[in-house]
Amino acid sequence: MAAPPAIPRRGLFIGGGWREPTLGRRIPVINPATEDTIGDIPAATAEDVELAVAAARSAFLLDGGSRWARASGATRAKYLNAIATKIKEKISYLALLETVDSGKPKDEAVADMDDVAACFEFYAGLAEALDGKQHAPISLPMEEFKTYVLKEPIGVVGLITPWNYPLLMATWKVAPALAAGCTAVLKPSELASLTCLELGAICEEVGLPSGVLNIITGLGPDAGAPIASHPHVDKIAFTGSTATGKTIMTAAAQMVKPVSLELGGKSPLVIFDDVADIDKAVEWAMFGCFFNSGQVCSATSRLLLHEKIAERFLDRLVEWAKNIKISDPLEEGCRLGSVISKGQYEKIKKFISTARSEGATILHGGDRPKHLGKGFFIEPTIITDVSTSMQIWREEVFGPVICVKVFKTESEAVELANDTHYGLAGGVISDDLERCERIAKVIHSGIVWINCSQPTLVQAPWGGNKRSGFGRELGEW
Ligand SMILES: NC(=O)c1ccc[n+]([C@@H]2O[C@H](COP(=O)([O-])OP(=O)(O)OC[C@H]3O[C@@H](n4cnc5c(N)ncnc54)[C@H](O)[C@@H]3O)[C@@H](O)[C@H]2O)c1
Ligand SMILES: C[N+](C)(C)CC=O
Repeated sequence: MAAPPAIPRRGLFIGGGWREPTLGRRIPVINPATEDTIGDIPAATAEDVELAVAAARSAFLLDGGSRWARASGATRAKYLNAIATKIKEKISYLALLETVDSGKPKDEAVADMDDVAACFEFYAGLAEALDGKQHAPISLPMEEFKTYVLKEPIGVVGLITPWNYPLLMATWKVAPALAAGCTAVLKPSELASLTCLELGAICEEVGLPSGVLNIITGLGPDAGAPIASHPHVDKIAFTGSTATGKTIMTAAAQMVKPVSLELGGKSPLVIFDDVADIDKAVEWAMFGCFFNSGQVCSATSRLLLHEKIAERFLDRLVEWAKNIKISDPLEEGCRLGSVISKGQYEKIKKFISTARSEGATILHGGDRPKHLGKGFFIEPTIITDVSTSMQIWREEVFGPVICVKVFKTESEAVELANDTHYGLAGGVISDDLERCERIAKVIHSGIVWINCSQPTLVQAPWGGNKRSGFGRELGEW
């Protein structure tokens, strides 16, 4: 088993340096796999948000913006590439920090850190490319006028992020914002902020101009809400729950402040009877809902099985679920770690007991694994005999819980897939590629996977429809 990392004691990263929160408060950091308190993080309040926004504003305006906002894209790219290089140098340490902070398996944390570095590199490339795209002429039907497009950074952006992929979700916002010439205040989740604070240390090491990125940790209402309502924050990019998204949108609306919202989901995965390789399909279904303990916005947590393969598929799924290695996430070969917190553990258990009391069958799992007496662990859970009015079908669990329904026809499958207020993602698995394309067009979601579930590429747009939010991240978007 890997040794747990040393937890640094950090302050808030404001104006290029570290400072204690004005009110001196701190929040304990609990390793969810052991329930031990392993450190603490600063608890910022509105006073600290003022300082962070002021630092970001002055970095944006400094020397008429020539230091950052109006510097060449190539200048900004140099810093983004330098950050990527440092992430790669520290990958093992950062992955261990992410593991003990979030409970995710160490191998998954390493993969996340690879994605973090790749994301900074990708946006370095886009920043450089931006130089060549500026002043793009617009063709006009007359000679006497000329017109062109100049892409400009919006200003100071507030970036509020969740705990499920702590540094990766922050990077999805920080890297493009900085590439575009914005300055930023990042507020990660109070449940997992350690790696985001290390990003502050990396910015210091690469000499990122002071105030370009400020990182403040703390509780949502104390440190997040003042960012959303701040008159000198020009845009909010938020990833988190639909409930918090609504609060943020309401606050931002008072100043007609633009927001982009990446919210929850209840995504379907439709599997047809023509799949020759059932095991491969089972593997995608497992990965689609159980990786990161199901704490994935796009988890394909509603599994739709064609009636002809349902029984065989479920037998295989249960067999696979029984063989998942559930352990301390620092252990070699761990495939399912703990969930993030006691609160999340209890919430998931409540979802399972409500499903049971509403008449669903817990085909597998539903409990704490017997060999783990401590830590917030939940078995991979498969629920059948589900009706469309049940809570387990309608609401996001954000845990290792998949619910299953059987369909007879393609149109029934589509109807069930779209039977949700959410619209983040969906998937279809079939050997008939024409059918896959047809279904991908009619599933009402921002992302549809064909013959897989969850691969996410930095080059492609990401984001949802309906109550999963609006706006797109990644790629040029
Ligand atoms: N669509 C996506 O790409 C995506 C990606 C990851 C997670 N998510 C969603 O995130 C949710 C899980 O994350 P979570 O539990 O951290 O969500 P959350 O809404 O509880 O918290 C998200 C962030 O908002 C902050 N916050 C809370 N209350 C606030 C307030 N009143 N004002 C301002 N900020 C506030 C939190 O401190 C945290 O930093 C799930 O619903 C999941 O689907 C979506
Ligand atoms: C796309 N992904 C899985 C990295 C983040 C969503 O929670």
